[in-house]
Amino acid sequence: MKITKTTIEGCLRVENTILEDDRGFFVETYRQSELSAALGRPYRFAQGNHSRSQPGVLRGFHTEPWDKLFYVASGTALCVVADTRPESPTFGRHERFLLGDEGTRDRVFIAEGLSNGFYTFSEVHYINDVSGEFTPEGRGGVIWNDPTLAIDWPVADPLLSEKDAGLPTLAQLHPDHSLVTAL
Ligand SMILES: Cc1cn([C@H]2C[C@H](O)[C@@H](COP(=O)(O)OP(=O)(O)O[C@H]3O[C@@H](C)C(=O)[C@@H](O)[C@H]3O)O2)c(=O)[nH]c1=O
Repeated sequence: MKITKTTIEGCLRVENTILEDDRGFFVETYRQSELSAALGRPYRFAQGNHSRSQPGVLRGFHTEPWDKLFYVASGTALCVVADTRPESPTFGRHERFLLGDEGTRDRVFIAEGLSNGFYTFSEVHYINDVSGEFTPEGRGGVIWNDPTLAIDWPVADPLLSEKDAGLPTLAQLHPDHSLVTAL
């Protein structure tokens, strides 16, 4: 297991060794002790989540008050992490991860306050362990095609939830930030 930093503080890639044999494969997707060591703090999960999406779905961007460790167990998804923390030196930056059957079996860790979303190229089973139990309060997000983030998504017309279609832009959330006023 190799845990590497990305260009966004608080976003880590967890690379895992795939052990294949005639039956298929086996992979450890994380070890809590190794994640804690990489983070420099004890880490515990509070809730496990699993969603299934049909092809062409986009879920996100979601900004939530808990850390997340996500994984694509089946199918292929383009997962994007965006730094939407206004006080962050990398505010506005994003990282892309192609996860699943046509991508990697990596997991991605994101700290509370970062935003993430994913687009599905096929039916996708998405597994996400989080550090806090769900409450709707404190959940937020940013519109998937935000002009400041300028993500190069594979399509212009993904299937969105009503909630995600109504998310605000970064400029609406942080109108005085120098990055959004520069646009
Ligand atoms: C996230 C969550 C949702 N729900 C409920 C709320 C709603 O009725 C239903 C579907 O919720 P959503 O539409 O927000 O689900 P979804 O769009 O799949 O939200 C997820 O998106 C991806 C990108 C993530 O990384 C996750 O952390 C989570 O934010 O499930 C829970 O009961 N517990 C939970 O932990």
